[in-house]
Amino acid sequence: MEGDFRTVSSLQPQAKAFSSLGRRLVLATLLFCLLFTLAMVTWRTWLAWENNLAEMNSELALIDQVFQNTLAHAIWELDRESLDQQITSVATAAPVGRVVLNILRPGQAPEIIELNRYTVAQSGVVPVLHRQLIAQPYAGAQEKVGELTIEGDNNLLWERLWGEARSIVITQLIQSLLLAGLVMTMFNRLVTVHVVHIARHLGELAPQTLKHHLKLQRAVLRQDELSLLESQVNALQDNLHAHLERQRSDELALATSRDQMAELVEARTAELKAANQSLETLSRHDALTGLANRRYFDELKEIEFRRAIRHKTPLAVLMCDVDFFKIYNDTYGHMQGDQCLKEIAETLRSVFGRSGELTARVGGEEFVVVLPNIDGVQACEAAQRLRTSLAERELPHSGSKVSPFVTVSIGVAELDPETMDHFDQLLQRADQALYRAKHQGRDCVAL
Ligand SMILES: Nc1nc2c(ncn2[C@@H]2O[C@H](COP(=O)(O)OP(=O)(O)OP(=O)(O)O)[C@@H](O)[C@H]2O)c(=O)[nH]1
Repeated sequence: MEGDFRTVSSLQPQAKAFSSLGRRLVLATLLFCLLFTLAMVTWRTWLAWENNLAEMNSELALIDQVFQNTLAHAIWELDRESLDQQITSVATAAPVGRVVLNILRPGQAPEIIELNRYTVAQSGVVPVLHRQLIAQPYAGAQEKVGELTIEGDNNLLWERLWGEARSIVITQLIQSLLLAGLVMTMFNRLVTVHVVHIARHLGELAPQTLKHHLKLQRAVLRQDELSLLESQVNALQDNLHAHLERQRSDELALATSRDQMAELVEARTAELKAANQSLETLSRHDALTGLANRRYFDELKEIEFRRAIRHKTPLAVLMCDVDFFKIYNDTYGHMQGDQCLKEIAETLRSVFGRSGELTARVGGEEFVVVLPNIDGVQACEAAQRLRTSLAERELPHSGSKVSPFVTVSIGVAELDPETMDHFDQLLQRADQALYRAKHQGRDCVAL
């Protein structure tokens, strides 16, 4: 769980090429500024054109105002020299491109004087001024003496327009570029730098660094989108950290309870094993004496019998019965009788403790001893050792008619492979021997 949980942490997008937001914003701003500049240039050029036309009109009107009367006077007075001088002055005036003077004389064909600034005829939309020349030979009299047409200078009009258009284009372009630069700088300082910082911070996040909060390097007087993003990223980190802590403590608790559970299971298994063992012991052993019980004895006797037959080894059985035990019980009580049986069992265990020798309690006060690899004679000797050993214990038996102490009668039988094919036959033989021992006076061994 402590591992790095970063999956896509690179600042570079995985599939698409990286393209800065600032650059895209600048390109969009530039495009917009260019279109805006184009529109502005068109509009302002149109205004300049209109102004130039109006200005040229005014200039032509002024020239006309200056020369109108003097020209009319010179025509009336037939002052050719003055007329030529004046018409030349009009034609060479800055805004004038062409001058046409139509001199009207009664009874004569009109005389036309035309002066062009350029050899090639101008065509365009220059302003044209038509005036009638009126002479006043005396007060109150008016005579029309000619017509004056003044055309503006087309080239001058365009030159003025180009000059202004150039300055408009340059100022608009500079304005657009400055605006784009300003937008880019502002966007870069206010947004891009912090977005990159946030991306780096997120990319370096790991479970152990969740407590390190995102801190944008900027001075803000009021909240904005970046402040919101910063606080939300930090809140997300806090939540994630709390969640991981909870998960870690849950895992610890789980591991602890798993260990406890394992210990409990282990303890229960050991208890069960012990219970099974004691159950097995109980089911196989006599509760009073601890010797093998009848059931266990029945399981083992055939095994020993088959082994002796297979290996052709001797096998002997002792059948032991406590003498006058009814009287013992009657004399000392049943509890003491039990105690006596325990003592006899202890004696059996001490005498027949070698491996392979089996002692069992098969009846109330009846015991059987199975002795492998021993023939009848050796078994009788072993039976005598048992009697001696019991006698040495000197368990009082006042009711016995053969001894002041507890005694046993023992019947001995040995395996005869020729005539026996079941252990019970051997046991029956030992039982018969016991019967004989009882009849021989008890406290003895009979084969
Ligand atoms: N205290 C006690 N007595 C038992 C137990 N099992 C059997 N007995 C008693 O053992 C006695 C056996 O008596 P009998 O079979 O008549 O034989 P006996 O009195 O020993 O006489 P002989 O065998 O002929 O010497 C009975 O009185 C049973 O009650 C036991 O587990 N505890």
